[in-house]
Amino acid sequence: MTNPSVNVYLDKQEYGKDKVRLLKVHRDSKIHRVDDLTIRCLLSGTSFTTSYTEASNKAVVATDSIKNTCYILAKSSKVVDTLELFASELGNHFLNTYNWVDGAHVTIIRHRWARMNIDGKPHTHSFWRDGDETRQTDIFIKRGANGRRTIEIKSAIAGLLVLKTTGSSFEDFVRDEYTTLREAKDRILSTCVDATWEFNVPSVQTESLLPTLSQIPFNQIYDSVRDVTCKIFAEDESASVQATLYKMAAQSIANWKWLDRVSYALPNRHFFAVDLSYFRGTKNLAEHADVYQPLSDPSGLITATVARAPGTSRL
Ligand SMILES: O=c1[nH]c(=O)c2[nH]c(=O)[nH]c2[nH]1
Repeated sequence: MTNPSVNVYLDKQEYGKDKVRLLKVHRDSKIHRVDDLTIRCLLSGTSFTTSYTEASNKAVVATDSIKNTCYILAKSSKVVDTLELFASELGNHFLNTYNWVDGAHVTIIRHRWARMNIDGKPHTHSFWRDGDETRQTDIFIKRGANGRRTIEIKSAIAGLLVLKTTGSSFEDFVRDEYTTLREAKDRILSTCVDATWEFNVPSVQTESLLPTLSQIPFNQIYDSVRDVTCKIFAEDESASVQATLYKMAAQSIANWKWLDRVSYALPNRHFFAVDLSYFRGTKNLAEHADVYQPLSDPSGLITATVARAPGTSRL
């Protein structure tokens, strides 16, 4: 039971529909395309306070209606294939339609469907799931002063699993009585990349929000961050996950004036060479290693956000 003599207040709230599943098929040419999405759409605003504190549903747009809106806008939208634009269109719709909604928070996850190659040719309408990696976006749109809209947009790659068999070392770290790890001149490096990039978007008049956003090449930026991540992972002579992460993030900020902050979370999925010396003195350590044991737990976890220094140019 709550104690009515304790003074409390509603500090923050957001509500809406989560896990709205949707497949949009683009049949605008003979070569069909698909967007397989999971959407979360949450609304906020002071008008919703009484739904929590006084059991009044007068302001509540049913989460069922929020779900329906996702399907209706997916039908009419021309930008479902650009997650950031579709999420902004959805969020903006709730602010335009219900003048008591102060903020809309939309998260979209896109699941992979790669085109099949049949007899060496890309098939027009058949796809396969080429991994669990997803592309994601998270936008928060709110009313600003004087009919303006402010929007925060973050996009991400989640679950990109990568591995390299050389070009990674880890040496010269602290050695004390807690240390058992050997120095490694050459080791397996494997991680499951989570990368997030934050867009720098000016606050704009309500009617110019979507035109302003459509100037940002969101899909190209996604492709580019993914390419940079893979290229640096593959080509860097890695001294540590930390050093490689920093190069990846810095490169994407240098590549795109729209990006101010890039974050990575990189688990270090360990592969340890198996000591086979018990069997006829078999050599499988250090430079002799080619049989490894992947360790599912524990993993290292290296995280960082790299930001554009204030005042630096955006080429
Ligand atoms: O790249 C690495 N960074 C670390 O901080 C670390 N710690 C560890 O045990 N192995 C590694 N590898």
